[in-house]
Amino acid sequence: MFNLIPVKANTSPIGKHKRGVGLNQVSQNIILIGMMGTGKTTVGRLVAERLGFQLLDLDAEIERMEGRTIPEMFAEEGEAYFRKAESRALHNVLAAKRLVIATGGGAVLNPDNCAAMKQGGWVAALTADAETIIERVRGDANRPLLAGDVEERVRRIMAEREDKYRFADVTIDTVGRSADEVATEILTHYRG
Ligand SMILES: Nc1ncnc2c1ncn2[C@@H]1O[C@H](COP(=O)(O)OP(=O)(O)OP(=O)(O)O)[C@@H](O)[C@H]1O
Ligand SMILES: O=C(O)C1=C[C@@H](O)[C@@H](O)[C@H](O)C1
Ligand SMILES: [Mg+2]
Repeated sequence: MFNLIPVKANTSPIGKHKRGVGLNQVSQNIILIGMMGTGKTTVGRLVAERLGFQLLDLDAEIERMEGRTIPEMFAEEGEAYFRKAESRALHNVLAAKRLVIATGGGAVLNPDNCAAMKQGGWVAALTADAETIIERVRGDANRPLLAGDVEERVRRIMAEREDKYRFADVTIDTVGRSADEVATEILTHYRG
Protein backbone atom coordinates (compact mmCIF):
# COMPACT_ATOMS: atom_id res chain seq x y z
CA MET A 1 0.00 0.00 0.00
CA PHE A 2 1.01 3.61 -0.21
CA ASN A 3 2.97 5.53 2.35
CA LEU A 4 -0.11 7.29 3.71
CA ILE A 5 0.79 9.70 6.42
CA PRO A 6 -1.76 9.65 9.24
CA VAL A 7 -3.10 13.04 10.16
CA LYS A 8 -5.08 14.16 13.15
CA ALA A 9 -8.84 13.99 12.96
CA ASN A 10 -10.46 17.04 11.50
CA THR A 11 -9.55 19.76 13.96
CA SER A 12 -10.74 22.78 12.09
CA PRO A 13 -14.38 23.74 11.77
CA ILE A 14 -15.40 22.40 8.37
CA GLY A 15 -18.05 25.12 8.47
CA LYS A 16 -15.27 27.51 7.55
CA HIS A 17 -15.35 25.90 4.13
CA LYS A 18 -17.11 28.36 1.85
CA ARG A 19 -19.99 26.10 0.94
CA GLY A 20 -20.17 24.47 4.32
CA VAL A 21 -19.96 21.02 2.78
CA GLY A 22 -19.74 18.11 5.18
CA LEU A 23 -16.94 15.59 5.35
CA ASN A 24 -18.96 12.91 3.58
CA GLN A 25 -19.65 15.13 0.62
CA VAL A 26 -16.08 15.94 -0.31
CA SER A 27 -14.14 13.17 -1.93
CA GLN A 28 -12.06 14.39 -4.85
CA ASN A 29 -8.31 14.16 -4.37
CA ILE A 30 -6.55 17.47 -3.89
CA ILE A 31 -3.27 17.63 -5.78
CA LEU A 32 -0.72 20.30 -4.92
CA ILE A 33 1.80 21.33 -7.54
CA GLY A 34 4.42 24.08 -7.56
CA MET A 35 8.10 24.84 -7.49
CA MET A 36 10.28 23.40 -4.73
CA GLY A 37 9.78 25.32 -1.52
CA THR A 38 6.34 26.70 -2.28
CA GLY A 39 5.07 24.62 0.65
CA LYS A 40 3.23 21.69 -0.94
CA THR A 41 4.22 19.21 1.76
CA THR A 42 3.70 21.62 4.66
CA VAL A 43 0.39 22.98 3.44
CA GLY A 44 -0.78 19.58 2.21
CA ARG A 45 -0.57 18.22 5.74
CA LEU A 46 -2.75 21.06 7.06
CA VAL A 47 -5.35 20.66 4.31
CA ALA A 48 -5.50 16.91 4.92
CA GLU A 49 -5.98 17.43 8.65
CA ARG A 50 -8.84 19.82 8.11
CA LEU A 51 -10.68 17.68 5.58
CA GLY A 52 -10.03 14.35 7.29
CA PHE A 53 -8.19 13.22 4.15
CA GLN A 54 -4.85 11.46 4.21
CA LEU A 55 -1.70 13.18 3.07
CA LEU A 56 0.32 11.43 0.45
CA ASP A 57 3.68 13.06 -0.11
CA LEU A 58 4.85 11.83 -3.50
CA ASP A 59 8.56 12.26 -2.70
CA ALA A 60 8.12 10.14 0.44
CA GLU A 61 6.18 7.55 -1.56
CA ILE A 62 8.98 7.32 -4.16
CA GLU A 63 11.53 6.88 -1.36
CA ARG A 64 9.40 4.12 0.13
CA MET A 65 9.04 2.37 -3.24
CA GLU A 66 12.75 2.60 -3.94
CA GLY A 67 14.07 1.98 -0.43
CA ARG A 68 16.45 4.91 -0.72
CA THR A 69 16.43 8.68 -0.48
CA ILE A 70 15.91 11.05 -3.39
CA PRO A 71 19.49 12.37 -3.20
CA GLU A 72 20.68 8.74 -3.32
CA MET A 73 18.50 8.04 -6.36
CA PHE A 74 19.83 11.07 -8.21
CA ALA A 75 23.43 10.17 -7.33
CA GLU A 76 23.15 6.45 -8.12
CA GLU A 77 20.77 6.45 -11.11
CA GLY A 78 20.42 9.98 -12.41
CA GLU A 79 17.43 12.27 -12.88
CA ALA A 80 15.81 10.35 -15.77
CA TYR A 81 15.49 7.27 -13.57
CA PHE A 82 13.97 9.36 -10.77
CA ARG A 83 11.43 10.88 -13.19
CA LYS A 84 10.27 7.42 -14.26
CA ALA A 85 9.84 6.35 -10.65
CA GLU A 86 8.00 9.61 -9.93
CA SER A 87 5.63 9.04 -12.82
CA ARG A 88 4.95 5.47 -11.73
CA ALA A 89 4.28 6.53 -8.15
CA LEU A 90 1.96 9.32 -9.27
CA HIS A 91 -0.13 7.06 -11.50
CA ASN A 92 -0.41 4.48 -8.70
CA VAL A 93 -1.59 6.91 -6.05
CA LEU A 94 -4.10 8.62 -8.32
CA ALA A 95 -6.19 5.47 -8.21
CA ALA A 96 -7.02 6.28 -4.58
CA LYS A 97 -9.65 8.68 -3.22
CA ARG A 98 -9.76 11.34 -0.51
CA LEU A 99 -6.05 12.05 -0.61
CA VAL A 100 -4.16 15.28 -0.48
CA ILE A 101 -1.25 14.57 -2.78
CA ALA A 102 1.78 16.81 -2.30
CA THR A 103 3.76 16.31 -5.50
CA GLY A 104 7.45 17.00 -6.01
CA GLY A 105 8.30 20.24 -7.79
CA GLY A 106 9.20 18.48 -11.03
CA ALA A 107 6.21 16.15 -11.33
CA VAL A 108 4.75 18.56 -13.90
CA LEU A 109 7.64 18.10 -16.33
CA ASN A 110 6.00 15.07 -17.91
CA PRO A 111 2.81 16.02 -19.82
CA ASP A 112 1.33 12.56 -19.12
CA ASN A 113 1.63 13.31 -15.41
CA CYS A 114 -0.24 16.60 -15.87
CA ALA A 115 -3.04 14.91 -17.77
CA ALA A 116 -3.30 12.21 -15.09
CA MET A 117 -3.45 14.85 -12.34
CA LYS A 118 -6.24 16.75 -14.11
CA GLN A 119 -8.13 13.50 -14.48
CA GLY A 120 -7.45 12.24 -10.96
CA GLY A 121 -8.23 15.23 -8.81
CA TRP A 122 -8.54 18.94 -8.23
CA VAL A 123 -5.21 20.66 -8.82
CA ALA A 124 -3.95 23.66 -6.85
CA ALA A 125 -0.67 25.36 -7.76
CA LEU A 126 1.31 27.11 -5.03
CA THR A 127 3.59 29.95 -6.05
CA ALA A 128 6.26 32.15 -4.48
CA ASP A 129 8.91 34.49 -5.80
CA ALA A 130 12.53 33.38 -6.14
CA GLU A 131 13.72 35.28 -3.05
CA THR A 132 11.12 33.60 -0.84
CA ILE A 133 11.89 30.17 -2.22
CA ILE A 134 15.64 30.65 -1.77
CA GLU A 135 15.08 31.67 1.83
CA ARG A 136 12.88 28.62 2.47
CA VAL A 137 15.11 25.97 0.88
CA ARG A 138 18.57 27.26 1.73
CA GLY A 139 20.42 24.82 3.95
CA ASP A 140 18.18 21.85 3.13
CA ALA A 141 20.34 19.19 1.47
CA ASN A 142 17.43 17.00 0.36
CA ARG A 143 16.89 18.65 -3.02
CA PRO A 144 19.66 17.45 -5.34
CA LEU A 145 18.71 19.88 -8.12
CA LEU A 146 19.56 22.76 -5.79
CA ALA A 147 23.00 21.51 -4.75
CA GLY A 148 25.71 24.12 -5.30
CA ASP A 149 24.70 27.70 -6.00
CA VAL A 150 21.13 27.65 -4.65
CA GLU A 151 20.25 31.13 -5.86
CA GLU A 152 21.36 30.47 -9.42
CA ARG A 153 19.64 27.09 -9.49
CA VAL A 154 16.33 28.30 -8.12
CA ARG A 155 16.20 31.16 -10.63
CA ARG A 156 17.15 28.94 -13.56
CA ILE A 157 14.68 26.18 -12.69
CA MET A 158 11.90 28.71 -12.13
CA ALA A 159 12.55 30.21 -15.57
CA GLU A 160 12.61 26.77 -17.19
CA ARG A 161 9.30 25.80 -15.58
CA GLU A 162 7.55 29.12 -15.93
CA ASP A 163 4.56 27.75 -17.81
CA LYS A 164 4.47 24.25 -16.36
CA TYR A 165 2.16 24.90 -13.41
CA ARG A 166 -0.51 26.76 -15.38
CA PHE A 167 -2.82 23.79 -15.89
CA ALA A 168 -3.93 23.97 -12.25
CA ASP A 169 -7.55 24.61 -11.35
CA VAL A 170 -6.43 27.36 -9.01
CA THR A 171 -3.16 29.20 -8.35
CA ILE A 172 -2.36 30.49 -4.88
CA ASP A 173 0.45 32.87 -3.98
CA THR A 174 2.12 31.87 -0.71
CA VAL A 175 4.35 34.91 -0.23
CA GLY A 176 3.75 36.67 3.08
CA ARG A 177 1.21 34.06 4.13
CA SER A 178 1.62 31.38 6.73
CA ALA A 179 1.12 27.75 5.72
CA ASP A 180 -2.09 27.84 7.71
CA GLU A 181 -3.40 30.81 5.73
CA VAL A 182 -2.53 29.08 2.47
CA ALA A 183 -4.41 25.97 3.60
CA THR A 184 -7.45 28.10 4.40
CA GLU A 185 -7.37 29.66 0.96
CA ILE A 186 -7.17 26.26 -0.70
CA LEU A 187 -10.27 25.19 1.19
CA THR A 188 -12.19 28.28 0.12
CA HIS A 189 -11.73 27.20 -3.50
CA TYR A 190 -12.16 23.45 -3.15
CA ARG A 191 -15.54 22.17 -4.21
CA GLY A 192 -15.02 18.49 -3.43
N1 LIG B 1 3.64 29.69 3.73
C1 LIG B 1 4.85 29.47 4.23
N2 LIG B 1 5.49 30.45 4.90
C2 LIG B 1 6.72 30.25 5.40
N3 LIG B 1 7.44 29.11 5.29
C3 LIG B 1 6.85 28.10 4.64
C4 LIG B 1 5.55 28.22 4.07
N4 LIG B 1 5.23 27.04 3.47
C5 LIG B 1 6.31 26.23 3.65
N5 LIG B 1 7.27 26.86 4.35
C6 LIG B 1 8.60 26.33 4.72
O1 LIG B 1 9.34 26.22 3.50
C7 LIG B 1 10.13 25.03 3.49
C8 LIG B 1 9.77 24.18 2.27
O2 LIG B 1 8.42 23.73 2.40
P1 LIG B 1 7.95 22.35 1.77
O3 LIG B 1 8.96 21.29 2.02
O4 LIG B 1 6.57 22.14 2.26
O5 LIG B 1 7.96 22.70 0.22
P2 LIG B 1 7.58 21.77 -1.01
O6 LIG B 1 6.79 22.62 -1.94
O7 LIG B 1 6.95 20.52 -0.52
O8 LIG B 1 8.99 21.44 -1.68
P3 LIG B 1 9.42 20.19 -2.63
O9 LIG B 1 8.90 20.48 -4.01
O10 LIG B 1 10.90 20.20 -2.63
O11 LIG B 1 8.84 18.95 -2.06
C9 LIG B 1 9.85 24.33 4.83
O12 LIG B 1 10.89 24.70 5.74
C10 LIG B 1 8.54 24.92 5.29
O13 LIG B 1 8.43 24.96 6.70
O1 LIG C 1 11.53 20.23 -8.46
C1 LIG C 1 12.08 19.11 -8.62
O2 LIG C 1 12.48 18.72 -9.72
C2 LIG C 1 12.21 18.23 -7.45
C3 LIG C 1 11.52 18.53 -6.30
C4 LIG C 1 11.53 17.68 -5.12
O3 LIG C 1 10.24 17.70 -4.52
C5 LIG C 1 11.93 16.24 -5.45
O4 LIG C 1 10.89 15.60 -6.16
C6 LIG C 1 13.19 16.23 -6.26
O5 LIG C 1 14.21 16.78 -5.48
C7 LIG C 1 13.05 17.01 -7.58
MG1 LIG D 1 7.43 18.48 -0.74
